[in-house]
Amino acid sequence: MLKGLYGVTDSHLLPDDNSLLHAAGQALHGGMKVLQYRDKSNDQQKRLRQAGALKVLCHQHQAILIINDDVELAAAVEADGVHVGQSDASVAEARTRLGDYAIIGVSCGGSLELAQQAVSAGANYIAFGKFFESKTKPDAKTAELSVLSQARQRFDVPVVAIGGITIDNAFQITEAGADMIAVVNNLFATPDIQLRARELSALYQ
Ligand SMILES: Cc1ncc(COP(=O)(O)OP(=O)(O)O)c(N)n1
Ligand SMILES: Cc1ncsc1CCOP(=O)(O)O
Repeated sequence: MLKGLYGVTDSHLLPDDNSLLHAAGQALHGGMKVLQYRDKSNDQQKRLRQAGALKVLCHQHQAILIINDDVELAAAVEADGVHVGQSDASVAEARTRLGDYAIIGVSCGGSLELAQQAVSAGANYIAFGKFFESKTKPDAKTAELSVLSQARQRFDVPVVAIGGITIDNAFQITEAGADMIAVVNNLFATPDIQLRARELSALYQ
């Protein structure tokens, strides 16, 4: 089962190509296994260019590139997969567009019922959170830590945790059973991204 650090980029933190590619490269050198391109802007040309460049970089490091929300962008750059929220494309739609081998992840908040629906629909991983206060998505609902151990026992796909995870609280998440920790701010807003990626990845060694 895939385990380790799942980095999520944020277009506000890493607005231009140079900062994005430099940060992603540092995190990959530090052992990040999965990178999610999360860009909330409407500039399609920029999104296509950045996602394409990230795919090349991730594959140079044997890492996986996931595109947030946008199935068409994932198809266009031949990313490894897509992450969908409850108001995005369904797992079935993403599967039809991206094919059998695509990695499809689904946000389940704090709900095992949503996780069951996602797994039954063919999701390849399920994501829960937020667990702590998050500067990136302050309005996300808070999930109970216990959902991680319950999901770990019940489902065969990787359980990903997201939301306010830092080097100081990540052990609570890994102890609760998450296979991957998804981090934006505490990874990409740190002065030494490579070191932080190594520290967070070490929780799985
Ligand atoms: C790994 C992971 N988990 C959850 C989310 C949140 O996705 P979503 O619900 O689609 O919200 P936005 O990211 O689009 O704001 C995620 N992106 N990644
Ligand atoms: C996208 C998302 N979904 C739930 S919390 C969150 C943001 C995670 O960012 P951070 O690691 O900075 O709290």
